Amino acid sequence: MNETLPILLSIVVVLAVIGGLVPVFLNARRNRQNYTGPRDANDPAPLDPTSQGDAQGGGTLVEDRPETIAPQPAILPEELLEPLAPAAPSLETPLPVEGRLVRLRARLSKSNNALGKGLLALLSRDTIDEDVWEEVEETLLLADIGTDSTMELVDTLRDRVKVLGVRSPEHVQSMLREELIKLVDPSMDRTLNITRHDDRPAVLMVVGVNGVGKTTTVGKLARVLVAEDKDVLLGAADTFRAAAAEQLATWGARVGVATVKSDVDGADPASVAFEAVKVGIETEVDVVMIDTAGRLQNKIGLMDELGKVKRVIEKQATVDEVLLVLDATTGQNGLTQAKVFAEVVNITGIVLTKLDGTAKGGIVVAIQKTLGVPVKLVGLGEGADDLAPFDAESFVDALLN
Ligand SMILES: Nc1nc2c(ncn2[C@@H]2O[C@H](COP(=O)(O)OP(=O)(O)OP(=O)(O)O)[C@@H](O)[C@H]2O)c(=O)[nH]1
Repeated sequence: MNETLPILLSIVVVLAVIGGLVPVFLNARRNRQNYTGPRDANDPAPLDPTSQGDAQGGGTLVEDRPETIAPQPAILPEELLEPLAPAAPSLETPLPVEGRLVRLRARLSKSNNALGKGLLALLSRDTIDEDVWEEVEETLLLADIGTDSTMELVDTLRDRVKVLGVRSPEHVQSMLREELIKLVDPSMDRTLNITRHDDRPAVLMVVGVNGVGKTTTVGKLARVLVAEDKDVLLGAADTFRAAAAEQLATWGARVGVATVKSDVDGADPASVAFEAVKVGIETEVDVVMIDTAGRLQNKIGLMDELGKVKRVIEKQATVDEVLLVLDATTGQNGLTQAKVFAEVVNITGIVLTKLDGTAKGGIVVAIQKTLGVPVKLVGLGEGADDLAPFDAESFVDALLN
């Protein structure tokens, strides 16, 4: 017993020492998994991928681990690349210009029911008393025909109804048709001045405030001219809105028409216009069409910009047509803009856009009367061929049918 006691005691001491050291050892191993600094790409990953340390010091979230092997780009043989290149877009064939206003009539009559059909209904009533005449007046004013033209028309209709006596719907319709056509004035010359001169192209400038549809109109008009077999060149002198030049070039490209544009945002519009006319002369096109920005901050600024564009064009050619684009949905506001532009440039024709979205077709009458300039084209939708040459009779027919 005396001999075994020291042996037992030494075994107990050794076990106690080992027992005390195990937690210390284990702790030390755990600490080796924790990092005091942030991880970098060379740090080893934690052993257990499910154990996620804290952001500052601990292990890294598995999804945060940087890719150690970058994906290798596929190397395609030369001959395989060729068919992957986008195919050149095929050229579009614009719809014929003939009869466009008739084709687009539904758009017009739908939004202008209030004017044409409303008047017809009122004037076909059995008795037309003062209340009815007031409603006629109101309908005309609401359609933006303007006060003077409204009074004029109501007076004429009153006289004719008195003389007419018994009124059949057919009589009323033909009377109204006649009077509205007179008001829209079929005697105005609505042809576009775009005949090529002996040694140079005709030049057409499009002006108007932003958003009225100038760029779209130039694009649609290019299609009209292409449909009429004319050689056209576009000039992107709307350098104010960065995307306008691209938008114009896209319109042109669809029908094989080139666009001259600057590759610098905010370039001088006059120099783009000059360059476009120069290229137009060199390439012997029939028509050069210049899209402008014409921001209406103030009259002086506008006058400076458009005046300069025109002057610069006139160093090489004449400006044969200046089309003012007006948004039909803006009503009286459009008239105010029109007056300002008319003071700044010599407008030769009006393009009335967005007539598909308004019941205020009477604005045609008001604008012509205010400016003494004919509406030459109307926009009747966002489609590429939704631009029609204006014609008084077809227009009034569309309002009444
Ligand atoms: N419904 C309808 N929308 C039209 C018509 N004409 C143009 N638009 C739309 O009007 C918007 C403005 O047209 P843009 O041609 O960019 O106008 P812009 O006058 O050139 O504008 P800025 O370049 O900012 O000066 C576009 O969404 C066109 O699709 C039209 O006759 N009817």
